Amino acid sequence: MTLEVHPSEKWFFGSSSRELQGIEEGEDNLIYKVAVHVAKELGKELPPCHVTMTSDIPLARGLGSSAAAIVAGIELANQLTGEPLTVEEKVRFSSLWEGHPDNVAASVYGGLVIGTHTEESTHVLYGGVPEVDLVLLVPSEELKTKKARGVLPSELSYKHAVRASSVANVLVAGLLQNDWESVGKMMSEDLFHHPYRRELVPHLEEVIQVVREETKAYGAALSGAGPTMLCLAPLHQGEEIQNKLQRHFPSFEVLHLRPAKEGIQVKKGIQNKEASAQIS
Ligand SMILES: Nc1ncnc2c1ncn2[C@@H]1O[C@H](COP(=O)(O)OP(=O)(O)O)[C@@H](O)[C@H]1O
Ligand SMILES: N[C@@H](CCOP(=O)(O)O)C(=O)O
Repeated sequence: MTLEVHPSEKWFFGSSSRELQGIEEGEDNLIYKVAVHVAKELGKELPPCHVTMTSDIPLARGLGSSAAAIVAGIELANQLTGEPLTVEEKVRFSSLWEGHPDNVAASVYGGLVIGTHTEESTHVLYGGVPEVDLVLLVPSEELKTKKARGVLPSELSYKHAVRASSVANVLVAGLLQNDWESVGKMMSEDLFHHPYRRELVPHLEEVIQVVREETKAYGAALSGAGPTMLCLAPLHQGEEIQNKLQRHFPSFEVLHLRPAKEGIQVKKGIQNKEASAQIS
């Protein structure tokens, strides 16, 4: 997502991106709310701006559109108040707003991040840029994160938690050793989310099976809280897998992407004699 920011007499958030049609244009916009909250925490006020948003992230599909908007709001406040924030503070502010660092830290750093978060502290490690292709199966229906959280149990038995953590631990070890076969296997065996969210994502089991048995992808899992399903694939094989999965699952939009190499980027310039900035 990119914001183009110009000084203005009043706040306005506009976009011609298909994904952002119908998004709030005034002070009820999420980016504005986050920016004002951060400025207030810093004891500053923000000058009104005209903000043009461009995004190709589908909303409410488990692809982190809210995280991108939150991080954009934090960087907007950072730029308009003289850049007082460190990278760690940006991750902390955004994790507090989103409730977890999973997507916001990835938006700040780019690449792979692994994090933990409570109201008291946030701890995120950057794991570099994985050398894999990504193939995404995006359903046409939205699934709000709040609804996907609602089907999770409030408690897990000790035995289940130990087993589920061991799967997650091997997955992280695989990510850090570039052992993609192990990563793919552990993705498919998730015990924290899949057993509960499959009722909201009816094709999940079928996709996991087809991906593992009929493609060269390492494995598949829910992306974020779903309903998008994410496959990790060997480098340069994503396009072939994308075409195969698109034929198999015509009702989904199947995308082929690469992990982002960069997180927040800011370009400053002078246009039409007005100061302007671009935040991506
Ligand atoms: N550019 C944006 N401006 C304002 N709000 C946004 C923007 N992008 C996303 N959002 C908000 O985030 C919501 C989606 O968040 P969520 O349900 O967590 O799904 P996800 O983050 O997986 O896309 C949208 O419905 C919208 O309210
Ligand atoms: N990983 C968390 C949060 C997912 O959020 P989203 O915005 O990517 O849907 C979870 O699974 O609840």
